[in-house]
Amino acid sequence: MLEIKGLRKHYRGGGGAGTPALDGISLRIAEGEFTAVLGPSGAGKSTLIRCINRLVEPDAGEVIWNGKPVTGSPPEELRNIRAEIGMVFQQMQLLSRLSVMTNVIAGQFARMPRWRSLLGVFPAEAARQARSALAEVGLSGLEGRRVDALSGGQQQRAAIARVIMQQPKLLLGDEPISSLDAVNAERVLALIARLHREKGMTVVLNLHNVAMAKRYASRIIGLTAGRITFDGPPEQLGEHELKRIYPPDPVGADHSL
Ligand SMILES: Nc1ncnc2c1ncn2[C@@H]1O[C@H](COP(=O)(O)OP(=O)(O)OP(=O)(O)O)[C@@H](O)[C@H]1O
Repeated sequence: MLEIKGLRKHYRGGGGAGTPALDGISLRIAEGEFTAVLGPSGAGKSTLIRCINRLVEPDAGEVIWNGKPVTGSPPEELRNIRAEIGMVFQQMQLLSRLSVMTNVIAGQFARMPRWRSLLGVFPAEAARQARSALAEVGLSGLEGRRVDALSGGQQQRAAIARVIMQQPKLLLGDEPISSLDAVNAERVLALIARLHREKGMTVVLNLHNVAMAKRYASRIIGLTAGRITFDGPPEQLGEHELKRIYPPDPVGADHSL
């Protein structure tokens, strides 16, 4: 169970001086749920996802993962909690100058003694698991390739292989498909859906594409200007609810219905 209580974040400096990015968010996400977070640009989706594992420090509120407080936990405890939480970003999540293999094995770093990750000494079992994870995402044969020589879609699949390697209980995704073409986006979401189904992973993803969110998620959360404006199953997300999540703006953004 992931519990979020009264989460608040107001970035100091920069642009949006007046409004907080998160304005008191409370949520309970059950184990095994597949949740998609939708909302207009600047609604606070990334901030929410990043506050869950404290890549962004919230100003107030609590995050509790399976009874363990994430907010306020000291570094060693936070490291143990983060070992259970996988993360896929839009881009730049891999070590681009290192091989695909090293990046995938890095999924286990949090569970390895620190000297192994520092020296790059990995048990043969880890290499076997990494090869198997790469096969699952269709990247067999590219183990030795540098990450920066992969296409965007391949990089995102390598990131999923790293998640498979990590075997997290919770997977957080910050727009993991928004830099991909339709075929690769579908492929990456299908891989995440399989991890959810087969390994019982709890999934929370920020998505821009409403249709895809409705297709894959069992629960949709709408976020607008730092507040929850919808929370329910995809079947309940109709035109009316979408208008509340995405209030009309002068630019007339297309939300890919
Ligand atoms: N590091 C930062 N410093 C200052 N303001 C920030 C910072 N990061 C985000 N913000 C502001 O906080 C608000 C929420 O941003 P956030 O990135 O969480 O929204 P988002 O819903 O993920 O947007 P998008 O869909 O465009 O990625 C925005 O007003 C944004 O400008």
